[in-house]
Amino acid sequence: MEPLLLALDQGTTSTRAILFGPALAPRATASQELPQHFPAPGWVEHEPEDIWQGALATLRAALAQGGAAARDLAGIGITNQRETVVLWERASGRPVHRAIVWQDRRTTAACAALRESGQEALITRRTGLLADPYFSATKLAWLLDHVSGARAQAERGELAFGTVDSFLLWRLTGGRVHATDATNAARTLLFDITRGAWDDDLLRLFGIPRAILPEVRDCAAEFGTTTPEILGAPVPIRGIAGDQQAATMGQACFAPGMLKSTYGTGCFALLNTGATPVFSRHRLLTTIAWQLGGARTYALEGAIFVAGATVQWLRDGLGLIGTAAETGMLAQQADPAQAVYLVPGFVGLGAPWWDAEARGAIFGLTRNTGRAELARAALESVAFQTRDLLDAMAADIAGEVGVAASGTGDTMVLRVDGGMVASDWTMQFLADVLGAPVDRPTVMETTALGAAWLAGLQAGIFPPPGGAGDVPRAFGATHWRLERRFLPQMAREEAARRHAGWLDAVRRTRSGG
Ligand SMILES: Nc1ncnc2c1ncn2[C@@H]1O[C@H](COP(=O)(O)OP(=O)(O)O)[C@@H](O)[C@H]1O
Ligand SMILES: O=P(O)(O)OC[C@H](O)CO
Repeated sequence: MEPLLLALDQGTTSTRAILFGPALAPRATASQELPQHFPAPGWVEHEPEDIWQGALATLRAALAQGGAAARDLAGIGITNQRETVVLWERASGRPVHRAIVWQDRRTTAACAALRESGQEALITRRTGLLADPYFSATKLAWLLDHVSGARAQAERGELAFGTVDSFLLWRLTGGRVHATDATNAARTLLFDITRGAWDDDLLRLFGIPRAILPEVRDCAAEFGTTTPEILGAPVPIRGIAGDQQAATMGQACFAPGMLKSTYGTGCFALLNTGATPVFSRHRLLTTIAWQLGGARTYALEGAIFVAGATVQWLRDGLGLIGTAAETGMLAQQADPAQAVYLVPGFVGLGAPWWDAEARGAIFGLTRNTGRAELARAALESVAFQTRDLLDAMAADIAGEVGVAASGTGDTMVLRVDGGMVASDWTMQFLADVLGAPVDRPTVMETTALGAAWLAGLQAGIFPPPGGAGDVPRAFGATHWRLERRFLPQMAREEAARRHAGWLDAVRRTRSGG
């Protein structure tokens, strides 16, 4: 029997484990909600013990549901919410504080101070990122400064820092392995993405002792084995990647110019830019897409903090809808004569605006505006935000050798996944606003698929990539299947007019506007 692969996807709102059979066919899925903690406005925390218990429970449940045992597994792949910070005691394995989540804005002032003192240029040059509270370093510095005794303990080498993957790896291996992969390291603000190493200048800038950092490995590597009591026998952990990077692999975006966008709570679009990093001139992020055999592939990333969360707000905050799926039906019924724009700046605006102080706004209300127009505006906001990201990407790659617009001919094709792409109406409007095809695949668990693929690659189940051109043949051609392509139907002038209305709404929403 061909060995099985187990993927652990530790996300912001849930933890999922998926067992994959031969040819990466999903065989069993287990999932558990992750409780959220909001101790102050703008603060978001997770209990590390909840993360750990959720991982244990779902790994065990997926294996049992699939009628499999530890000995049937060729490996485990871990993929995770990125940037979230855990700090724990090496001796006891006990976290010294709750995890500070990527959405947490408590370090907004510290980031503003970095920008004002002219430090952002160094940060961007080394890490491809910006001085924004989204990333790990200022959160880690906050923990070292606010948890009693933590800084002294850290300097004595008694504490370990990790993104969620590192923390899970530490627990799964019984405290034997303190490591991460290059994609997670690339989100900390402490990692030089060109050299592929922790950066001493940045460690000094943020006041982070080197002794607490994990070792950085390839995405497909030997990360150690699980302790026997976890699944009944030791299982090798053979893949790690941040969730958006894993989705980029799961969407088989292996050639430069290929692009995917994931629509869950937020939205993350990644464009493969090949072996050389492209540093954005339009406030996008430059990040490591994957590191295999010591060679790095880079991506341009647009991160939007709120996408499907707007739909949740219509349901849970306003009570305008009973289920997320109702929004599509309402959008269809909405009055075409009303131009209502909803700018979902609930936690500020992400790429390409990076305005932490902005707050949400709705424009164009009349006495005829009802829930249908609001539902349509919520769905449209996701497409307009994507258009802003893709416009910035197109401008960044114009003239870059080897990063032509992807897919077929000169047209940019967007591969989509995440809970929100179930909405046909939204996907059609997305194609209309982008003026580009939108491809929805058959397997929607692209994040877990990417993690399983990494573990299978390391286990030797899949042929190793012998060069950039071999990877798509080894995976994309065999494991990615189109479920439906949405083609643009709206006249280009109409799409341009609506997008201009959106940009005006964003301008009026921004804190300096
Ligand atoms: N049919 C639908 N139409 C519009 N939005 C939807 C639909 N189904 C799910 N969603 C939205 O998708 C999101 C869930 O996607 P998911 O990928 O599970 O998110 P996450 O992994 O970030 O928790 C929710 O915000 C929900 O409102
Ligand atoms: O957990 P998700 O799917 O919402 O993804 C979170 C991202 O990794 C944050 O950068």
